Amino acid sequence: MKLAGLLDGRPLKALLFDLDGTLVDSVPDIANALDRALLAEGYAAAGEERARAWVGNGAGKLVQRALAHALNIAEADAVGEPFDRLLAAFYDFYQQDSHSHTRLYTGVLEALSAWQQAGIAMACVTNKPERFTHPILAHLKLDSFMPVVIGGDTLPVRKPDPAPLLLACERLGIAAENTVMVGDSVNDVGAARALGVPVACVSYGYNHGAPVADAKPDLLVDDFFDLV
Ligand SMILES: O=C(O)COP(=O)(O)O
Ligand SMILES: [Mg+2]
Repeated sequence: MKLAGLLDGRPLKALLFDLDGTLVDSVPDIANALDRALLAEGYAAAGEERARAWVGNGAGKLVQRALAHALNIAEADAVGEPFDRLLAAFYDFYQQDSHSHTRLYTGVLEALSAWQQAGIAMACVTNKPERFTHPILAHLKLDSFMPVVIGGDTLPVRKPDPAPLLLACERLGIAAENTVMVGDSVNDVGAARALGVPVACVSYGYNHGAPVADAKPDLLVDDFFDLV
């Protein structure tokens, strides 16, 4: 198996998966909720392509980037009451519809089934808040593969901090040295590097508009099933 080859002879026991841009194309629903929030707050809609480049560092950063764009100010200055209001509106709209246009990427179910049959443990480590993550996993029938879910608000820190990956390993009961991270962005590569675990990336996901090859993952594939 390709992923096991990244472990220098150690057995592969668990896989840690990013969600947005890796397992699921979630941007249509994220962009829809963001645009509804922007309009409700009196700003212009941003559209799906911009949202795609803003996803990856959690809902707070997404909204901060959208507000900075709407007001034509620096991201660091998009704070205070306008930010709080836009974030609350985004949460409301995303809560109302977080998955009706969110779909699995090709080959994901087949690959997860193959790993499950091979006895590999699996966890989801996403920067998306947990309360939005569970319904998406359940709706797309991914929850039966992944008993452990770490969200962007499970800990005070998110990827690229390694702590969410380490917590996933602890909850799975598997040493980090027997795991591989699978993601789509520089945040996944950064978190994996910081923990010292190998990282494979899919090229089709979201990486702030840049090729994820620039982040130098250990393995890069164009289709999810190529990982099997
Ligand atoms: O919610 C985000 O910003 C991205 O989530 P991800 O970590 O699953 O890509
Ligand atoms: Mg991602």
